Amino acid sequence: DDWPSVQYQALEQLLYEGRRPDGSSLSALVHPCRKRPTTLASVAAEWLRFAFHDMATHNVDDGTGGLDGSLVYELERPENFGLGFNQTSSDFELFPNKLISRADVMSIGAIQAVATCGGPIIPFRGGRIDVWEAGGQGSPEPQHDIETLTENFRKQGFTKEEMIKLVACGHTMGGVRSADFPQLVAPNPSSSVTVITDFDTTQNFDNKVVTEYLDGTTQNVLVVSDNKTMVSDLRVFESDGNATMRALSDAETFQNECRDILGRMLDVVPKGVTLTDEITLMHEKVPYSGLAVEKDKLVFKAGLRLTQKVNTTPSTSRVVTMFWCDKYGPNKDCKSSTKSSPSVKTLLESPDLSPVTLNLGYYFVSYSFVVPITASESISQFWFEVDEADGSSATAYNKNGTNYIVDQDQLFFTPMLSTADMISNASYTKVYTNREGEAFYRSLNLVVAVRDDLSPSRVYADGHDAAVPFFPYAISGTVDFTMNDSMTSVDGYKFYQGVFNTTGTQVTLDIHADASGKTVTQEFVATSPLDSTVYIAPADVSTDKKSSVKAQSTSGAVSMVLRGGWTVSTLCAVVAGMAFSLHSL
Ligand code: HEM
Repeated sequence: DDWPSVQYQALEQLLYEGRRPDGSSLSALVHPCRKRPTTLASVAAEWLRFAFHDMATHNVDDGTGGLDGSLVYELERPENFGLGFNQTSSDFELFPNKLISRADVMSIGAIQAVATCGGPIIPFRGGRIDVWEAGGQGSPEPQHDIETLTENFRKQGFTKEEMIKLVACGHTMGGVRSADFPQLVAPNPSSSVTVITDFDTTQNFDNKVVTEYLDGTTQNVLVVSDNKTMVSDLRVFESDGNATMRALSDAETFQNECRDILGRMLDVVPKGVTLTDEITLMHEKVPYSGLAVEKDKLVFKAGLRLTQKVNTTPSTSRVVTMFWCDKYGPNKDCKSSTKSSPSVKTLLESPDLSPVTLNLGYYFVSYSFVVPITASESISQFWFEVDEADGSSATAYNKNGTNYIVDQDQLFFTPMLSTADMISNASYTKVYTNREGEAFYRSLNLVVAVRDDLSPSRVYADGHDAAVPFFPYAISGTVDFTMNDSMTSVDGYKFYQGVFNTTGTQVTLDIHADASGKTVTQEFVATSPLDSTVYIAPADVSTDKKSSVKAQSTSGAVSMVLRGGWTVSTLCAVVAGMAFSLHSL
């Protein structure tokens, strides 16, 4: 199957949509090249520096360290001192999940930071693996002499020339703070707000740090400070007689060299970690699909996300239709007719979209489908067609000609019947967290639907939550579900209930049912927003509209695991201008 894996698609969403499945936006924290309202520090600079310091513990000699998330346990060290690190750590803590490590979040954060301030698009590969403890020492400090600095970067895997590039590409954003380095930047005696002296005259990711250094106008205190012990940038920049700096004084060369060297920096991982292929923008994506029970009706919900060139809009006469086939009965696999429905909602993107996508020249247009389904016919496969209604022929979006196959209809999560309770942690002991004084935990009352003919011996879910404040550790556990007879079954589906507790904010579930020696699974289901999911009534179904695409024979077909993540309400919220971040909750 050449279609991207579930992990690829999850990483693709955080990188290109800049948000979690529930809509909480990472990009919105940094884009457009934001300053923190409190400290006036550049968020982008903090994020880029964070990734560098996490990477800097790499040791090429024994393959240990690298981008592995260890930095969050190293913030007490002098080399990682400062408010910027703590704020960045809390920016990132809500975004990791089972398939996206903290180290992947840091990399994506660094890439978005560079992109939103006018820098290059750094290629991203995922699959970094987190450690859950501090690693070795690593990050360079301004009082180090050039031999120490050169050896430090050699250990990270970089030559002297690469060290110069890395420092120049890093020190084009942000600056030095009086609170962190009073010996370099004098505090303001009449204010408690930290003074920040920027490395160059712009907040942007540009080569001013280089050109101002070369023409002698630089304000970079790591070059011009009277405290000659602390001028590490000067020592680094002139260590090859300024040859590398002169090469970087060409604006385009600077952007290209920074893309390459920062890309290499982000891919420094401990020995034994294999990164994924490069995560590229998907121009056709089904962000969610699956059966659901809503208002006592069995429905099938799916989304279609398409890209649209910036400064253009889709034609107002465009009609997007989902086609599908029955799984059972006389019309199985569209033997005699195909069912179809136009989208029930069209959603244009908010401006908080990932700067990476915007820099590529795209934004997204998403279409939602909710259609009634009967258990006796069910659904075996679906695909989409976009008709611009301008006389041209319709375009099919059918997963490279294979159609989207619904691999099972036996078991699915029912978000709208599930609830989340916030429970005060006063009496709650540290089962799920080691953080003192944790104020609340979330108790998720989860409901799944099981088809009658399955008769499972066990229904259970593996829950996972890595989005835990302060990163004590990820929460994982297995919940057994029991049948709830008091919930009336819907069209031959019975409901099972189970409870998962977490102090985190982003539980995902792999739901399983064991029956006759087999296990049926619904993989990587998001558990937000549950009962606050916006209800959208199912659309009318036609059986006469012709599709230009043929149904596939589904026997033996490669299947797509039903995926959760009911993002419909989220997308509505974004469209209504209510893009939210969980930080404000
Ligand atoms: C010789 C090696 C390096 C030394 C000694 C060094 C030192 C420093 C110091 C002292 C600061 C000021 C921090 C503060 O005031 O809190 C700083 C800021 C920064 N560094 Fe480096 N750095 C080095 C290499 C790098 C590299 C390789 C990168 C990234 C590729 C990088 C990215 C940054 C960024 C973005 C900031 C600004 C942070 C902000 O404004 O919040 N640095 N660095």
